[in-house]
Amino acid sequence: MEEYPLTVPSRSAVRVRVPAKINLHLGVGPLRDDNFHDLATVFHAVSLYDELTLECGPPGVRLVLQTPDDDVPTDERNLAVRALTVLAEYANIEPAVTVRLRKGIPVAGGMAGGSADAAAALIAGDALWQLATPREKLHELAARLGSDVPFALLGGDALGTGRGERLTPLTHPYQRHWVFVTAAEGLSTPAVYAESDRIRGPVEASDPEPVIKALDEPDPQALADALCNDLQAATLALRPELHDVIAAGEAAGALKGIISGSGPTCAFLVRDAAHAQQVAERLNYPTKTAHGSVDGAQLVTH
Ligand SMILES: C[C@@](CO)(OP(=O)(O)O)[C@H](O)COP(=O)(O)OP(=O)(O)OC[C@H]1O[C@@H](n2ccc(N)nc2=O)[C@H](O)[C@@H]1O
Ligand SMILES: Nc1ncnc2c1ncn2[C@@H]1O[C@H](COP(=O)(O)OP(=O)(O)O)[C@@H](O)[C@H]1O
Repeated sequence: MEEYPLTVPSRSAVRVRVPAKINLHLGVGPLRDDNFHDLATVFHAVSLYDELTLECGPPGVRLVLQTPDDDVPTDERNLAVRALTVLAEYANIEPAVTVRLRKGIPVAGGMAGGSADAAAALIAGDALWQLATPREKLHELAARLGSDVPFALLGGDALGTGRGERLTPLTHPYQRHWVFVTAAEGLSTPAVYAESDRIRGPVEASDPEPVIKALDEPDPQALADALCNDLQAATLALRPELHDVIAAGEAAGALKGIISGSGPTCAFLVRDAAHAQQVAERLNYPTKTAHGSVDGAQLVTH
């Protein structure tokens, strides 16, 4: 009788694509004892992507950044490296892997690019090492890596509570279209939360219900009217020039402009893809266009 190996050999390479997020609603409650804030947020995954390729390599986790950027660490501070280390520990294996990372998500822009890469690394590592980790376990590891990481696994639209890691999917049939104005220099998320505490004091999170209702409306104007970000005042206090960016986007015809998460990216809701093109062309700022919602971190098979 033929003998089969007890362990399944790992795949030689895998590729994962992962989207950015914005917060259609970002309700921020008071500071908790663990130094996080309770949130009531509506996440929305948009079609700006990072791509991460994993290949078997020398012992350890090595990261090669294919889109050079001084603000993205390539050592163990990189969330993709951290995620693979955490996954390997859970699976009780010694990692030997090279990660190639191509960034399409603005860095430190309030679009959760680092979190996206952590989620992508969990999916990619799970596939490379053929672990078949249960979805709930991946979610738990994701939440350990950062508050926004579970949503990058899930994608779509979701209500986020707790510190953002407790997710309830929201389903609806409509695609939304966006123009983003990106900034050359990012903002620190903890600095924005701290500024928000200073400005707002210990207040309750604003109610996400109007955005949840508006998601079921076909007219994007209903969603535009409901968009809300409790961190926006803090971001604008730290970057007053973003007032002009939001005004310029709305003057260019966008239905509504809002700071994306902690910023400094500004997100403009528009009617459709053609309108996105028109608004982007009228703006004298660097822009990207995208639609949402889209799936979370996915293996790319071709
Ligand atoms: C603000 C949001 C909105 O979705 O994202 P960004 O816009 O920065 O991408 C998130 O809350 C960012 O989530 P994430 O970037 O994953 O945060 P973590 O790594 O978990 O925490 C970084 C720091 O942010 C602050 N933090 C984060 C989440 C939360 N609910 N309360 C907080 O106060 C804390 O100061 C924490 O030390
Ligand atoms: N894979 C990664 N991509 C981008 N930034 C990363 C990554 N890993 C760690 N970082 C660090 O996280 C910081 C926040 O980046 P990012 O997640 O893009 O922004 P935000 O928290 O605003 O959504 C960066 O300034 C960088 O120092």
